[in-house]
This record gives sequence, structure tokens and C-alpha cells, in this order.
Amino acid sequence: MSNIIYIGYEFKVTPLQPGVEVLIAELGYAGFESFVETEQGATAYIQKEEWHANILDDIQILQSDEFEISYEFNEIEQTNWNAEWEKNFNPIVVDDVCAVRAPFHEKFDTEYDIVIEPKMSFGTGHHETTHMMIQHILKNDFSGKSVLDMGCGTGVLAILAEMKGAQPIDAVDYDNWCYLNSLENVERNNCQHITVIEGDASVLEGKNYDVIIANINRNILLQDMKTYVSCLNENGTLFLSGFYNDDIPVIQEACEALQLKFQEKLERNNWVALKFIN
Ligand SMILES: C[S@@+](CC[C@H](N)C(=O)[O-])C[C@H]1O[C@@H](n2cnc3c(N)ncnc32)[C@H](O)[C@@H]1O
Repeated sequence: MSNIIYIGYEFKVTPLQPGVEVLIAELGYAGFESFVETEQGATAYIQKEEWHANILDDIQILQSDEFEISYEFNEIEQTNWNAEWEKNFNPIVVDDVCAVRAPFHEKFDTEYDIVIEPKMSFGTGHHETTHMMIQHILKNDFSGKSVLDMGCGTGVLAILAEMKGAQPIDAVDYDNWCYLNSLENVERNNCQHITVIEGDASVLEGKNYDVIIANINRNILLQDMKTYVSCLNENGTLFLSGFYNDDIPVIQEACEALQLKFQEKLERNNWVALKFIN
């Protein structure tokens, strides 16, 4: 383990659900890397380097009248929470077809059984957006398709794409932890067709894909949409998530300006995952 210093926030949330779920989702998009649900709420961790005093300013649920949320924070050693977090990682099963679990969980009797050692990368399958992207992948034909998983996190979506017959697959993330973690998970799931790349949209120059999956966030998607679409083959499909229902008009407008056609929307707890074709 490296000696990265983390800041841990202990949140007390009333009512607990859906408060904790929404809070964790929002913190994930603000840059928090890992979460442990507790009896009274949740503990959330962010690298000290990524932290700043206004980090909670954009967390909408903290302004909500429907929830009472208090918190304390302090600096902690990475090793203290990693073991605790692993104990708290619950496996999930999407649509009875695809399980996402850690190596220390029992194997599931599902068609797709993905083993993830998530550590600090986002993408445990617990988040609404990951869940919906898994649903999109399950519903669509990936056989023989070239795929880009942009913002791959743990690599979970790329791994499922390979299990569904896609190849070749590029899994790209600009975060070094995610890059390393995806490499580990690709190997753990015996994937043969995934290339993990550390970088942002600038690594996509000259590349082409039949399917692009991007679960990132509204602003990065809007910023990099043109690059994604320039990499999309004819009869291609683009799956987008990492934003709310309210963001659909601006995302849809950006896609349609690039000649994409809206096809389908999935929604969970106000988060959405959209499908476009060209
Ligand atoms: C919401 S997580 C999604 C992870 C995983 N694909 C999933 O569905 O669970 C977004 C990921 O995008 C990565 N990311 C954010 N901005 C990026 C960028 N500009 N280029 C590449 N990756 C980016 C983050 O490091 C993070 O791992």
C-alpha cells in the first residue's frame, strides 16, 4: 500500500434511506472515492490531495429540508479504512443475470459473475449509474463489437462487454488508481480482449468503436462528446450515464447536434442512463 493520506467524513443521516444512497451518489461525483455505510449514515473518503475546504458546496442533499445530515471529518491512514471497507462491500445482482462481487464472496449462480477487487475505484456496481449501464449492456448485442469503456473505474463495464462477446475493448480512465485496478480486475476475470489505458479523451485520437460506454459526469460528457462521436463507427451506439433526469435536455441537445438519435432511457432514483445511435 502506498502512503496516500485520506480525509474521512462521518455523516449522520436522518431518515437513513434514501438519504444515504443519494448522499453517496453525490459524493462520488464530487470526488470522494470510497464509502462505508454505517448504522447512522455513512463514512466517505477522499484523497487529501483532491480535498478542498468547499468540497461539500455542491452536494444538494445537504441543502434539502427532507433530510437532516450532520458530519465530522478527520485525516486518516489509508490502511485503516481499506480493510474495513472490504468487509462492508456487498455483492449485487442485476436483473438476476449479472452478479458483481468481491473475491471473498461466494460465487453466484448467474449467467455473468464478475469479480471485482474494488479498493478505491468507483464502479463496484452499487451505484445507480453502474447498475443501469449493466442493464443496458445486458439488453444489447455486443457480439464481435469493438467497444470503448470511457471512465472505466474498476473496469466492470468493459469486463461485462467482453463476457457478452465484444472485442476488442479499450477501457480508459484518467485516474491512476482506476487504471491499475482495472488491469487487476481484467486479469482476475480472465479477460483476453481488453486494453486498459490511462488517460482522458486525448488518447482517443484515430480510434474507432462500434459501441461507446461512458459513465462519467455531465460536465465531462458535454466537454468530450464531440471526441466520442468522432470515434463512433456507422451504426454505432453510445451509452451515457453519470447525470440526473434534469440534465437530459442539455445532454440530448449536445448529442443531437452531433447527429445522434435518442433511443432509450433508464432511470433509478433520479439518475439516468441514455442510449443514442448514429
Ligand atoms: C462514475 S465513475 C464510473 C466507473 C465505471 N465505469 C462504472 O460504471 O461503475 C467515472 C469514472 O470516470 C473517470 N473519469 C472522470 N473524468 C474522466 C476523464 N476526463 N477521462 C477519463 N476518465 C475520467 C473517473 O476516474 C471514474 O473512474
